[in-house]
Amino acid sequence: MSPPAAQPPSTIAVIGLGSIGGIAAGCLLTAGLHDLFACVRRPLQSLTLDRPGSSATLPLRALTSPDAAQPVDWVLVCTKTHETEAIGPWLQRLCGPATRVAVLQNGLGHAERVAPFIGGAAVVPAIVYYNGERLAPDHVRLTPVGERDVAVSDDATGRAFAALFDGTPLRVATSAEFTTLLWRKLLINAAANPMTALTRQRQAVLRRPDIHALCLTVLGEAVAVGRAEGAALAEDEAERIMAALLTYAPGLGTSMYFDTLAGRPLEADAILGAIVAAGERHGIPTPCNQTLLTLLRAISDAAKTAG
Ligand SMILES: NC(=O)C1=CN([C@@H]2O[C@H](COP(=O)(O)OP(=O)(O)OC[C@H]3O[C@@H](n4cnc5c(N)ncnc54)[C@H](OP(=O)(O)O)[C@@H]3O)[C@@H](O)[C@H]2O)C=CC1
Ligand SMILES: CC(C)(CO)C(=O)C(=O)O
Repeated sequence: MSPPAAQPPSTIAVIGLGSIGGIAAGCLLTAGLHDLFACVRRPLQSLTLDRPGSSATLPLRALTSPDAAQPVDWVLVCTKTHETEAIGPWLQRLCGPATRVAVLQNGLGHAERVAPFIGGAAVVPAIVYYNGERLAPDHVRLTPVGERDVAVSDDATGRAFAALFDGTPLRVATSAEFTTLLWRKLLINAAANPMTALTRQRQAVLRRPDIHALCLTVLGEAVAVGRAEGAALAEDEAERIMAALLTYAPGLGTSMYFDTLAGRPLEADAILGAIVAAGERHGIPTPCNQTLLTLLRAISDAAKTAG
């Protein structure tokens, strides 16, 4: 971990204190270098962050109404993609001309999703690699996966976002190959998320030969689409993605698995829908991705109706 950089404290608002937002907030609070609050639907006084080898309960400032919010230096958007519109009132209150908005979500089009709500604020799309599990509304568990926890573009706002996490347990890397990384992460999600959600099993299910073979078919289609979108994906990218997934502990869940168990809407369109839509733009068939999308949409729509 690098030593804290000499930087003035920033004001940071975290919207969406679930698995990913809870961990980002918990890591920033652990370092204690910035002035952070969470934007939540139910009041919370503290946040417990478990990470390998430690657990800490940290005092937390939380606002429950956008009316109480003022413009801040940084907003971290950590809701599900389909919840972005619902947090519009928070974004409108928190964003001023100097605010920067980091979007920590899966899928593509991070900047386009928040654009209607943030005026002229700059956006930092962020790829999240760490695995998060919410154990209770005020308790999250971080499991690091791979050599970095978050990746952002190697530009001025990307570097400023990375600097916010200097001195925290989260490893934020900048990359000049952001489109390729974005697609590689989408590929990870296209395999892991539907399989765990549809089978209602944690990532151990990816070790079954039949599921592994199905993942390779889904990924083969998606790799062709990603290349057409400008990602520099290898000939054996599908196999590489599966090899990477098999390094994850079998007991880890996925965000879509937890949403399925909880009867919540799913990020089906953000993940498989993004691949199918890009395939249509390029005239590349994606029948397996389309099949998974149809099944997941049916589950997701039923959850919306029930909720
Ligand atoms: N979990 C993981 O391991 C990973 C997830 N991701 C991605 O990160 C993003 C976030 O996922 P994750 O953290 O798992 O999701 P969670 O469902 O755990 O958390 C979402 C949070 O958003 C909050 N929220 C939703 N709507 C509102 C609202 N209107 N106002 C205030 N808060 C709101 C929810 O609050 P409430 O508690 O009130 O429902 C919840 O705390 C997703 O795009 C996911 O795909 C990426 C990498 C790994
Ligand atoms: C990488 C993975 C599958 C879990 O960390 C994820 O991004 C998710 O759960 O959405």
